[in-house]
Amino acid sequence: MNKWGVVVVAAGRGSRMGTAESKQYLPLRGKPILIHTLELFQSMEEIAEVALVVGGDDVERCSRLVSEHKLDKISAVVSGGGERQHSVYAGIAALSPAAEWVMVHDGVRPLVTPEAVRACCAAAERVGAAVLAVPVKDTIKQVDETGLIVSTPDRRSLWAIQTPQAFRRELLVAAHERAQAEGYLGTDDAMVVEWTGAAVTIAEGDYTNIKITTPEDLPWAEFLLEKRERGN
Ligand SMILES: Nc1ccn([C@@H]2O[C@H](COP(=O)(O)OP(=O)(O)OP(=O)(O)O)[C@@H](O)[C@H]2O)c(=O)n1
Ligand SMILES: C[C@](O)(CO)[C@H](O)COP(=O)(O)O
Repeated sequence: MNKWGVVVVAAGRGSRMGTAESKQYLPLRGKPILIHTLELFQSMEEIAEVALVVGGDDVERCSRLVSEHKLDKISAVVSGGGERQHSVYAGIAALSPAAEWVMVHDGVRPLVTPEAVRACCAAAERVGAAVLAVPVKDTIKQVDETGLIVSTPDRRSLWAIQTPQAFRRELLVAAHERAQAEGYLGTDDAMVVEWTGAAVTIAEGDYTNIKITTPEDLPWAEFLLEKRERGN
């Protein structure tokens, strides 16, 4: 496997969490959520460097957190933009030119495993672009603005998409640059790359790689982390 650069995006406000403190700094098992996420990449031999993207007002305190937690793979702490996509772009630009393969990961997905990260990278090295994903468990309906069901897509073709999302750097940069020039906004990086017509594959991940989004995610994440710390 190649050596990888990682962009961890953590510049969101966490409005759906509804806390005064942005959700990435809330504690889980005594440590900020974001630190759990960063420690995972710090521990992996395949990861050469990490660019951390945070809110403009948080650059200083995050730089301090990085030193306190001895996260020496973090090569840059930069401020993000108004949309996740802008934050990702700032992070890619902060990675050293040596990083030919890059992953983008949400700072608020602290439960991803090294095995899942490796599976995603291996798939990207085959195809050029890959994302972690899990098959959806519910039946999904498309509903119109009046609440009427329009269609029920075949569940066998539906996957819930996670991060990391892994790419050959030049492919991701070209897609982001074109999206920026044409005003296209996607909700994930795969969407930006798909929009250019390039192929993106999936690597099957784990249901436990949750994105901490709303208050009910916190006890679930706490439980999963505790279970891991106990070794099961
Ligand atoms: N302008 C933004 C928006 C989001 N993110 C990051 O992208 C990840 C996934 O986004 P989400 O869970 O939607 O986070 P928020 O935007 O913070 O949440 P909300 O939509 O509830 O405000 C998070 O790690 C978040 O910090 C970012 O770096 N820059
Ligand atoms: C990138 C992502 O986490 C994949 O599931 C997701 O699309 C982020 O979306 P959000 O709108 O920022 O929650």
